[in-house]
Amino acid sequence: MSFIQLKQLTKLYSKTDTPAVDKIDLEIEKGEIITLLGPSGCGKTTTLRMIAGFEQPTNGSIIIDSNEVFSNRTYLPPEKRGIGMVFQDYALFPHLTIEKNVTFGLTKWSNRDKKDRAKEVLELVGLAEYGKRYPNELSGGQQQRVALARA
Ligand SMILES: Nc1ncnc2c1ncn2[C@@H]1O[C@H](COP(=O)(O)OP(=O)(O)OP(=O)(O)O)[C@@H](O)[C@H]1O
Repeated sequence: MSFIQLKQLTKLYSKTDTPAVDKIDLEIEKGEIITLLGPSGCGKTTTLRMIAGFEQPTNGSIIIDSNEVFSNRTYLPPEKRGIGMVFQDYALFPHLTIEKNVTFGLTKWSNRDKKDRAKEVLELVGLAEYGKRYPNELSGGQQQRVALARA
């Protein structure tokens, strides 16, 4: 079975509008890298947000790693889906340092482990020296790399 499966996934933001996403069927294998391509406003972000759990589909179902995470009888919240997402506007917390931003989700980790992990992932994106800075002290591209490190 595919790692991610979308079945007839549909999103209407309002009943009168044309659907933002209209009965999408998609299967993605584990380790597969795919791109959603299409004109602005065609529903790419909406599809990703539904997979991550930030947007409630109107219809259809989503299966991740053999678990149904959304259907007309199931809803699993985002934090239980194991999906990382880099938002279009980076969505860093402006009041937290870069280090605290990347370790935000590691609620059960010790401070020592969080520091080590932050160092590791910031090195991966070439920002090892930036842990103590705040998001507004970084360029757009650097902020996007922080968002990647956090994901
Ligand atoms: N919160 C919302 N309320 C109402 N309509 C929305 C909302 N978010 C998106 N839409 C509409 O749904 C459609 C799909 O939007 P979506 O953001 O998924 O497009 P996209 O393919 O990611 O676009 P882009 O490439 O421009 O980022 C668009 O017509 C958009 O205006």
